[in-house]
Amino acid sequence: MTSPPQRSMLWLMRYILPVKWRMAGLLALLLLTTAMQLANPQMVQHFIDTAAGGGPVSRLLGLASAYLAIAVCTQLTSVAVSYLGNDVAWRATNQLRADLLRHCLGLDMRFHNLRTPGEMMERIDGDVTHMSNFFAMFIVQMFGSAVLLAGILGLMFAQNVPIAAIMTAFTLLSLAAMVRIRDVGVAASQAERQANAALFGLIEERIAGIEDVQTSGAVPHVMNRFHRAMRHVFQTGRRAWMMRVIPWNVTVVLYAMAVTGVLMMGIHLYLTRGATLGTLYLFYQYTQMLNDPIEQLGNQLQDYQRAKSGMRRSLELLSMRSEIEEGQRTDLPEGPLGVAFEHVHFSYQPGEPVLHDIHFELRPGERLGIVGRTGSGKSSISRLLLRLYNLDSGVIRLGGVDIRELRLDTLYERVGMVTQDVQLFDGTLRDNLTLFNPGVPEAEILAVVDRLGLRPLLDRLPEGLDTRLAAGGSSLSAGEAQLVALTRVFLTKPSLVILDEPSSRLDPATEATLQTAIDHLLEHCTGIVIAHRLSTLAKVDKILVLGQGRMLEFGDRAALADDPASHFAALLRKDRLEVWA
Ligand SMILES: Nc1ncnc2c1ncn2[C@@H]1O[C@H](COP(=O)(O)OP(=O)(O)OP(=O)(O)O)[C@@H](O)[C@H]1O
Repeated sequence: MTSPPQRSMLWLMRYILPVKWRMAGLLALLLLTTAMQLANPQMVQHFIDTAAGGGPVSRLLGLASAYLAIAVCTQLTSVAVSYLGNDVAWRATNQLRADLLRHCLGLDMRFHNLRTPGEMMERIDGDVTHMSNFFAMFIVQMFGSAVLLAGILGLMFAQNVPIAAIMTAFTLLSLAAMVRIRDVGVAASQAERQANAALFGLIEERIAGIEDVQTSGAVPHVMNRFHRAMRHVFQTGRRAWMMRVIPWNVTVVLYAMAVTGVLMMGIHLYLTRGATLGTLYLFYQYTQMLNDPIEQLGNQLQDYQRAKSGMRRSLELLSMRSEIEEGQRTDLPEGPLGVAFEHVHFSYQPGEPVLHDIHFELRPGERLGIVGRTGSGKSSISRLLLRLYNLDSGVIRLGGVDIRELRLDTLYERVGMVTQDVQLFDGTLRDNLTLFNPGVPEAEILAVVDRLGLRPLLDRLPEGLDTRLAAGGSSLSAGEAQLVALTRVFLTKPSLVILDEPSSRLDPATEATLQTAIDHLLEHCTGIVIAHRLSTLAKVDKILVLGQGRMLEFGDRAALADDPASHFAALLRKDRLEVWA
């Protein structure tokens, strides 16, 4: 089996390969910069020695001009390196962000129930941002720094072997120390990222529930939790930083020792006429320059640790598999679809069953009303039909096909659902009705809008279908949002529609409008209506009564209503608000 670090590097190549030519360009620019950096001290050396030896002014001017030209070009290529580096980083990491988001969107509800949106944001964006510099610069900088180091040492050997030997020993010692202790901060950085993710999760969750937080006076409690999370971020961040700077500190100490040695030897050589003033300057300058690539390597290693912790977390996320395994079939019958539950058992948590032996059948085009007390399992039935969770046992068939054998996009194309929590997106009314599908003709949208009673809303909006809805749809009433959701589902021409208590929060007048819309929507498809209010179920064909996850009753609505001994008849007799509130 491949060990985790190797796997990380192999996996990383997938994102680096598409930008390989840009990286090659980056490398070429970096080598050019390195060559110019190495050339400039030589200009100064010649300048000093020419000046000290009383050389001609014209030569001095030539050397000064060359120095200036090289310095300007070095700066320009450095800017180009920085630009290209960021470009490469963006391209590579955006692909990774997209992969992570796509992967998370495909994970099952059990995964999402355990994580806050804030935590997910941190994992999809925050962790990847920490990898971006690594992506752009690591390989290129490591190579560039190695070339610069080799160049400096080579030129020093050409000038003076003992001094070059000292600097080589120092360089090798620094590099060996760094390689030995490079991983010292990875675990601490990982803990830091996790603490950050938890903090974002907390902020997101509390802001999403701002109404409840304010009205229940929970602000002090929220602040208390926030401070505790912040303290954790601070503590883990401080520890991670301290661990990460260890390799860097080690090289700083070694460097100070090397500079002292070189200066002492250089002065001795100068005094014994073993070197000119220009050569002394050259030694000093190259010793100074040596620090840059070593520091660069140190920084890259620090970054490598941070990137590695981000990489591990991203890999861990990408290795999570959805419990929902997709089938291959796409061959559902045309038109309304029949639904069959065959001895279905289901639990969210192992050992805590929520649905027991659910067994019923709906013919194509029939409408089923599901009633039952709060928590009896009504919504769970709709979640199972849409494959948000796997069954413990039993089979659900749609149009005669086991839904586990279907491709998920086929299932979602043919089944539409409206719940009481309508999700509106940041966009125009048209975007929200068509779910950003520009291919839906305007005439078709307007026809459905008229049919489902959304016209008054449309007439009120200043730019009609192209009016931008406030984020989250806060500019719409609950009833209007429900109508938008119904219209959206209608436009997809579903073969089965599930309505999960769509009118439970509406006043009687709005409910009547919505009821008409629902009747239109269910004209051409099979329908499952989950309802607290029995009035919503006036036009259904079948009734399923649930109690604590068990089927108490299933049958024709009319027959059950006429049978005084049935649960449904008993419910009809009782005051609906008292019974179902
Ligand atoms: N994500 C979940 N994780 C664990 N248990 C859950 C989850 N969702 C629901 N439950 C539990 O499953 C049971 C059935 O829930 P379900 O939402 O299906 O009931 P319901 O009849 O639709 O309720 P309501 O009328 O309040 O919408 C309840 O006991 C509930 O606490």
